[in-house]
Amino acid sequence: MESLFADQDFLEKNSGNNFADIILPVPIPRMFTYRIPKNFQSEIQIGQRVIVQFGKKKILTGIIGKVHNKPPQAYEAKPILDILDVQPSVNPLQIRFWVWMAEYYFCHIGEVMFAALPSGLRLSSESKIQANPNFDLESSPYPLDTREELILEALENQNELSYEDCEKILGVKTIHPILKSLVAKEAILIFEKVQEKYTPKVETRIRLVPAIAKDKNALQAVFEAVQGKPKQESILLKYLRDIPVFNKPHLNEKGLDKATLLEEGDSESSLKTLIKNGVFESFKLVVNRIEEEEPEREASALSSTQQAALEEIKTHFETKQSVLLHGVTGSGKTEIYIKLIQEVLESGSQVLLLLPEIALTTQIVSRLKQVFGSQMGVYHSKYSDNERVEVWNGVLSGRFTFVVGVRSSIFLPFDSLGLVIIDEEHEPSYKQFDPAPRFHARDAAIMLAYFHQARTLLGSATPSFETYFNATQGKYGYVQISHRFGEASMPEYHLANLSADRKKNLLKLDSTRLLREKIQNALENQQQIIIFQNRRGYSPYVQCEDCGWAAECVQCDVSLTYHQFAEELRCHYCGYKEKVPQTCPACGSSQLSTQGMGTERIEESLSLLFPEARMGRMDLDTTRNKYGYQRLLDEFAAGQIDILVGTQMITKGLDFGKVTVVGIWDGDRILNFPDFRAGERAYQQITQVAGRAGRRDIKGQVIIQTRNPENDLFEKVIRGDYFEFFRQEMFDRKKFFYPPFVKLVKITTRHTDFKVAEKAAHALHHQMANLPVKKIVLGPEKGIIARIKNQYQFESLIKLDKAGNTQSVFKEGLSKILEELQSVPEFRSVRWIVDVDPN
Ligand SMILES: Nc1ncnc2c1ncn2[C@@H]1O[C@H](COP(=O)(O)OP(=O)(O)OP(=O)(O)O)[C@@H](O)[C@H]1O
Ligand SMILES: [Zn+2]
Repeated sequence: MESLFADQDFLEKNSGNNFADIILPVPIPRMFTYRIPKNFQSEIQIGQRVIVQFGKKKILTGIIGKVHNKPPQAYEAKPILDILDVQPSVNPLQIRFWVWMAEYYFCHIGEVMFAALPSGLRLSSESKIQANPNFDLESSPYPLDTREELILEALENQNELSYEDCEKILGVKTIHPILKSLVAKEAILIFEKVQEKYTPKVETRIRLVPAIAKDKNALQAVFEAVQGKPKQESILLKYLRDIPVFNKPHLNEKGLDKATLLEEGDSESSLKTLIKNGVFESFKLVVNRIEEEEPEREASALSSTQQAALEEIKTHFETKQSVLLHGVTGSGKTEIYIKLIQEVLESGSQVLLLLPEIALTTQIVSRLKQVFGSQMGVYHSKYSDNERVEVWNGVLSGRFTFVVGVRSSIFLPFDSLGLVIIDEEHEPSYKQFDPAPRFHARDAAIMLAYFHQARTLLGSATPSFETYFNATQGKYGYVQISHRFGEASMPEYHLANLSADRKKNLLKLDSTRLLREKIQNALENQQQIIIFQNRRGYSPYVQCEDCGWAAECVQCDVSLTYHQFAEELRCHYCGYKEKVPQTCPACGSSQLSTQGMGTERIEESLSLLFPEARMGRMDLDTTRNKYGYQRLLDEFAAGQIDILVGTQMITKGLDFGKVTVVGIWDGDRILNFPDFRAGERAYQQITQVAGRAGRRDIKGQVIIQTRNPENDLFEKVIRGDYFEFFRQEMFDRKKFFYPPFVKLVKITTRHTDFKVAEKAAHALHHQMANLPVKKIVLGPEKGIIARIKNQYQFESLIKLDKAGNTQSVFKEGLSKILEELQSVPEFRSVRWIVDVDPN
């Protein structure tokens, strides 16, 4: 990173510079250097989109990343062909952030660009052919053949032709040789037609003709003219009711759309007459897709505890860039955010609030919207591309000074961030898993804030151990809130022993007596219940009771998941699906049964046990469409659902006053996370889901069903002893070299041929051994899932010393190694996937 700041000319103006490094949408590791033709030198700016030639014939649109006067060593720089933007599309801080991300997460800068630009802003391009205006057939030293002449003739009638057009004109299959010859003879030009994909939303509106709207007498005359024509009069009156043209003349500029103007009984033909008579006019208006909303309420007054926390945070900010706010579930962190955000916005800076997944946090979004109204933009994955472009443009224009968004919102064109808040900072979903850039949005956001000289607030009831470690080291400020807001107290935990109940025949459809009693009790008191099932590695599957056959994916080495609703078996890795077989394909037996305990099965069991209860289920299947979450959450909030069964989704940030019982269906599954973070994740998951219970005056009850009630992890969670747990875990992680004591890099080697994959993985290890850095290399091992989408995979885990320049030396060495390996013929189609700071 130091290298970035040493690079003084990075942000500098560029007079006299005649080379530009350009970020191209192709898989090359670096920016590519081009020559800036003299006539462009005064206009060129970092962040502009330009057109360049890449390789022999590709014409591409790229973004200027850097301007300088060092010619490239390894190749002759081609000239920039054209500049597309007068104003840059992205700002220098963004470019700096992209460069950092590509370096740190070991990916191509083009991949970062691709992730950063909403697809509505990406450029589509298509080659077009034009006659060269300087070409004169008479004086040309090169005669044209008949086919070439035909093309030129066609170009006399049409300004431009596509490749396809030319092929049709001549009736040939490939036009390239002919066009190449025409280009050589300087008869035609080939250029790239670039079009913006974003389409503004245009509405037809109706307004009073301005001359009438401004003049009382004129309006009076109109009323006289429509006397005795009640239909026209009614439309006119309705318009003036919504748009009082003399009190608020500016409203007339935007007018009304027809649907608003014409109510039941109004006739369209009357409106047409009014338009024909020059009273109204119809016009086109570019409108916002995202609606304008005024703030509805003031921020809540903070409790004294919250106020004290706020003051502490601000004091830390005087000396530290980042602060961890460690507040138990329901302590009112959101209200503290609101106050901080208001202060920063008042000072004229921008604010970004990151959430793990917006769809799951609609509650928080609407709480914030009430306070901030239209200056707040929302950015998330369920938005359409056009909506996302609108948020992007809104940040550029200053319409949105505050954005709430998911991880990709770190790429928005902020130019003066003052504060970045990362809520639920411990959430694993902040890490982008696939495709590259495989970034962690929390860590990247901290870097982004650093580039802006902004502050970062990390909030969580269960901080990640990395973050808390940074706080203990004094790198981050630390602020704690250890009790809930208002009258609410922390929930009470109970361990329900599955094995004991089974022995005593008390188990009914996999539920313990204790859980059933608590549910029954809550139902009788009109309270609500949340049942949590960790799906991970425990999805329902179909198995033959006679021979043990289980349905597996044809492309991956995993068993298929049974989806009862669709009567289908699906692969959760590649999407493959098939119908449930009637008989076992291996032995022919008809004794096929579903194993495992997915959310669907639990919902079914509970509705058998509590037939009077109204059930709801929240998981990937029930929330696929845009409003799935919203509908379920609204129903739950309105008390139309008594028992809500769900996966991880229901643990995130929900705040429902009537939930008093939380059941953890299979506590043991939570313990089986397959890596060094198992304990930390289990602690977080249990504490978070338990945190949904008893958030108002009635104390919450949390029931964990388990076969191992004596497991000491449960005891730690129940005692809420985060610090002791942290201390023990750190002891182990230090001893066995795990983060935060080392940096992890995971490299996956993939190929369709098992032998090739294995050989390539070993070759990689062999090469890495020679790198002169302090490291431990584990593997290569067959992946946890040995084959995905027909690709065999081997995994290597590298633990790097955190000190000094180990990481940058390693990454540099690694890119050379991978380049060399890729040039070995038998490894040509091997894929190497590098994941820095894997989850
Ligand atoms: N100052 C306040 N005035 C009024 N209500 C408040 C105040 N602070 C918090 N609350 C209420 O207390 C409840 C819990 O607050 P909030 O959801 O912000 O907690 P949290 O710390 O974000 O919890 P979690 O970590 O579980 O998401 C909410 O219903 C919120 O409206
Ligand atoms: Zn599959």
